[in-house]
Amino acid sequence: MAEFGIAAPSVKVTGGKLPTATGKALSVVALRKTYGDVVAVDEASMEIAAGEFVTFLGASGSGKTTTLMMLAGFCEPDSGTITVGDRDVTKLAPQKRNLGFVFQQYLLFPHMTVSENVAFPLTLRGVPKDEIRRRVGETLEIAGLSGFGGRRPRELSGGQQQRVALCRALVYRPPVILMDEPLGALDKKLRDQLQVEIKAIQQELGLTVIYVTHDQEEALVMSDRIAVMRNGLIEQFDTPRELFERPRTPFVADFLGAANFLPGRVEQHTDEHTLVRLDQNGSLLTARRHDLATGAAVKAAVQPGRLRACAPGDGFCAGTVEIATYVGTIVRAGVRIDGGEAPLLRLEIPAGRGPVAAERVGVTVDPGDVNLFPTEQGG
Ligand SMILES: Nc1ncnc2c1ncn2[C@@H]1O[C@H](COP(=O)(O)OP(=O)(O)OP(=O)(O)O)[C@@H](O)[C@H]1O
Repeated sequence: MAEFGIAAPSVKVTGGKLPTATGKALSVVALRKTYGDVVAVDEASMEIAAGEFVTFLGASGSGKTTTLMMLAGFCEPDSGTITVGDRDVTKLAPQKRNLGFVFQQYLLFPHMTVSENVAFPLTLRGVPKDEIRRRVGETLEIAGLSGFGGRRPRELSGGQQQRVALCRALVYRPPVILMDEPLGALDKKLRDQLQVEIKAIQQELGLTVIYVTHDQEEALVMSDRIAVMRNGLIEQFDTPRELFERPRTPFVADFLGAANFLPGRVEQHTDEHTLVRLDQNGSLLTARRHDLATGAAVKAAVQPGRLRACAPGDGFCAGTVEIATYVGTIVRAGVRIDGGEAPLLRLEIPAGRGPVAAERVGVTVDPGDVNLFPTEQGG
């Protein structure tokens, strides 16, 4: 952090927890928005608890921003309701919803100092001057910006400006803070650093945050729960672990973990497992037990990090390593499986244990890491 000339945020709060740090913070029922023929958001429903960090994750055009803008009040839904705490805010103007916002563009007032920018929401609300000074000082300290209060935004780096924008949203302790790709304009190193800082501040203050990003890693690092969006629909709303380990659709498996998909048919069930005969080479893959009919056509999804290389003959299949690329802590390997023309099987193996190009390997996986989807389930 020294390179940005500021101290690490101390994340100490003297102002106490937020007023609604327990119970339900926000709920949405059947929220829908269309633009002509385009269904931007399709019957989105969710309940968010106070103190939760929830992320809307999806590709460009999936409806993340439209959903957030409806929550904020900048975009009117066609139908559905939005409740903040116990208050129906669906028809209220943005300023009446009492929500905090942080956008990708920092939207700071250039002619005001950092302190004046942060003070602005309190000034608007007629908070007494002494109280403003105290709360601005405290908030700047939380964000590691003490000593920067007298500067103008143009005298700050991008990361510092985004911290000021965060302070301005934090300072009046709104029950929910909405963030739309707040780190999108920053370089990767700074983004990684601010992800951790924002998460630390959110946890320390018990903030409820709704965050939009298209970056899977960012969503996994920061969120208590993630709503994976696709074509205006919430495909799955779950914890990062559930999304990763128990994706409900092939799309979620692919979007979060870049899964390998192996087509086959359900051969038989045991008490704990489902055995799949792979189309590729007739080998048997053991998955955790799934409720699927014997003979059903399926796709087995396995994340590259859950596959392991073993001696040829020991795994569920064998093949030849075609590519092995060292990327820091892991080796990414592409294995050409024997028999048939299937795409390369992608493995991610801790560096040091990784196979080398042209090596013959077996491939193995724990049954618990194999998810099966009926073939007709798109993705
Ligand atoms: N003002 C608008 N007029 C017409 N169509 C719109 C408008 N705003 C959004 N859309 C359409 O609604 C859909 C959802 O857009 P939205 O901006 O919510 O997606 P997003 O997931 O936030 O994408 P991005 O990551 O690119 O911001 C898209 O098909 C988009 O083209």
